[in-house]
Amino acid sequence: MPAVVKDHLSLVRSQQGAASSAVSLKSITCSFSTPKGGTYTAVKDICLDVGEAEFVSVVGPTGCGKSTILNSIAGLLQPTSGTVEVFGKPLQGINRDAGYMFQADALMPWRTAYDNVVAGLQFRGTEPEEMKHLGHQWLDRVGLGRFADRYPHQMSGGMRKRVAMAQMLILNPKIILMDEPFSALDVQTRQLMENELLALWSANRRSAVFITHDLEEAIAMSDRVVVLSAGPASHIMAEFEITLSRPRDVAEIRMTPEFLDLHHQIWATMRDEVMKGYQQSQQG
Ligand SMILES: Nc1ncnc2c1ncn2[C@@H]1O[C@H](COP(=O)(O)OP(=O)(O)OP(=O)(O)O)[C@@H](O)[C@H]1O
Repeated sequence: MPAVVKDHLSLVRSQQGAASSAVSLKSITCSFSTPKGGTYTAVKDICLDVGEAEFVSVVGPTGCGKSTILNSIAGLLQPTSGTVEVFGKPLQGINRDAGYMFQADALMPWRTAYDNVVAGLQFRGTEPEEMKHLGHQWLDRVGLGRFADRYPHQMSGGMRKRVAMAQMLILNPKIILMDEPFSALDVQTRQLMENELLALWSANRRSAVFITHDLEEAIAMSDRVVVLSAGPASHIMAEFEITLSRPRDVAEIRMTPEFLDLHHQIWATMRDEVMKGYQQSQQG
């Protein structure tokens, strides 16, 4: 029976010690100015530790602040209060230990698959021979060895995601941040991509924070699922340890009784908040 709840997890993590955290959110609150001159608090007092090599998904109702949390970890957004620590040090500016993958394609349309994959290495000034070697190695790893010369508009949505994945992983980031990276894909392609991401992640386990509104995807991918409440002032309602064995096939694992049991438990926690978030989004 999968174990739930934050108290248990907090205990486990405090026993592990702070040194094992790749990311540590220490009571962060993020507020924004509203057009009418007021303030909107998106998330409030969020405390979250992501361990080294741990895959954590954050789920919650629409507009609850999932991207806000990810942007804080990325260093793209400075919390109004609280601290983001990366490997035990307060984050200042952009998180250089992290690689990102977002919902929207971030590929450069004027660059081929190969040139997109090596873009980060180029900016870093990597030696041309090494860059060529790594670029082709990563294209092969994501199954695009034969498509190095294709431009983004000549590729399918799944192929573009593979390029984006290689573009992120070629830089060997210690932390992987993903904001609904596969949500624009059809169901079959999405499951293929989820399996590919898990295979790549398993080969070289990094800390991963994965934002999704899809609970099934969160459970299938993660070691832990964090559930946010509806906003404003969204907070962590519960955390669930996902004890499903790895390696996982995301399509097959959904059929197992353990998965269904977890889904049932987490959805029971989320359901009312999702309805709240939906009603708020309807009110504008
Ligand atoms: N820069 C900003 N200025 C003002 N309000 C913002 C800003 N960024 C986010 N918000 C507000 O903060 C809240 C949380 O937004 P966020 O994008 O983090 O939610 P989310 O859970 O990722 O949403 P979704 O599920 O729809 O992707 C929303 O109400 C949003 O309108």
